Amino acid sequence: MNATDNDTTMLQVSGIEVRFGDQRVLHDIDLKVRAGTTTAIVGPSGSGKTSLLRVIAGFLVPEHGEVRLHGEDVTSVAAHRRSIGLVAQDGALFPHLDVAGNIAFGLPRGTSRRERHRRVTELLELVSLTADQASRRPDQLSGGQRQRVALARALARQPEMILLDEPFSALDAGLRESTRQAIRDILRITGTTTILVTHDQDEALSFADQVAVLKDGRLRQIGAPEEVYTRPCDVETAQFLGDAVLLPGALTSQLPGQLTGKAGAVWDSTTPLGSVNVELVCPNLATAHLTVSGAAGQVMLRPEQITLSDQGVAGTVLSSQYFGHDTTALVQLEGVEAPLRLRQLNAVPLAAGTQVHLAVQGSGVFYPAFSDCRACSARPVPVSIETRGATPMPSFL
Ligand SMILES: Nc1ncnc2c1ncn2[C@@H]1O[C@H](COP(=O)(O)OP(=O)(O)OP(=O)(O)O)[C@@H](O)[C@H]1O
Repeated sequence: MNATDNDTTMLQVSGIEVRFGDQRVLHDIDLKVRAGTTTAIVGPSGSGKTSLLRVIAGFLVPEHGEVRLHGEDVTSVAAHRRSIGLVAQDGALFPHLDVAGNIAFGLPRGTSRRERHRRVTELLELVSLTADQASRRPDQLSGGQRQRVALARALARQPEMILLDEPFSALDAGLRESTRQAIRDILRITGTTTILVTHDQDEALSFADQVAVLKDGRLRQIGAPEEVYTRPCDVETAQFLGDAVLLPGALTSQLPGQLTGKAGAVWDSTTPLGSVNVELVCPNLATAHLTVSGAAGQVMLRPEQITLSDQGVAGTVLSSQYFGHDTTALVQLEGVEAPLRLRQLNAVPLAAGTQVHLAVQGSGVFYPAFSDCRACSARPVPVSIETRGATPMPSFL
């Protein structure tokens, strides 16, 4: 950690490995969380999210690796000695205590009666609960209200960091969104450093400043929400974070000034929808294989990048689904095996059989068919690269 990191990094976990018996549930986990920010750890069920949260909270000591808070090694420090609050999936409120009692429970021992009253009133206000609600028991509240009480209780100790373990998953869709927004606002107002664990991609993208994608016990990608959504590091991550349109492609030319196939390089790629600007995103790509014009692979676009255009490529609508705010359609292009999905805002559904013309807006991401990515690809699949007679360009590894 350098001096600049020390100024802003609140949490740093490095090289974390966790095993349960023979099962390795986390490995090579490196994550930095800056003070005052919100990080979402998102991944499918069983990917190790809760285990990682437990390591950070101090309920689980990893086999390898270390956890640092403000630069201090706390790997073996007990949970109650770390200034970290935890909000569980169901809130874990005490059923026999009323709301005020639950919140007061979070206050340090020895807090005077007057101070308790002041803090509880302050916290009730912070989480927008009324004095009337303060005297109710948890079973007399809605799910969203219960989660706000749980947050107030966790904030009572004024922890440096709050960990949220799937706190919205028991709520129905509408309540889930409003509670999420309310809790996000509270955490912003209080400047609390937060880590949210969720399996819900939309939740992760809308809640956090930084999203960490966990798969099979490994962090595949860490970045800003728009970064991981628009430039996911591999196909699996792209599909996990939202609908992905995958088209066969081949690199044709690099744009001026682009010398290598390293991450961030922009190329043109052929696709069934015409030429598309694509980016090579994986920071771990061994570039030697990509500095060959004609390299084959897949171009990833998001459905909202596919638009109807008179000048576009012809296709036939197979089906359409109406969601109110947007409409999706599956369109079959001639010569392309899998139908592709497009998403239109505020549009009426397209009838099956309708002929449409499609074009691409913006740039895509290129995943080479040859992948020897050590960090991201669980199973590297070497395939031959079609070079189309191009001369390999020098690699600048
Ligand atoms: N105490 C334990 N003993 C043995 N195995 C465990 C234990 N806790 C978790 N596991 C296993 O570790 C793996 C990761 O579990 P974890 O709960 O961390 O995943 P998760 O991503 O939070 O899953 P979910 O979203 O379903 O809660 C799973 O295969 C789980 O069965």
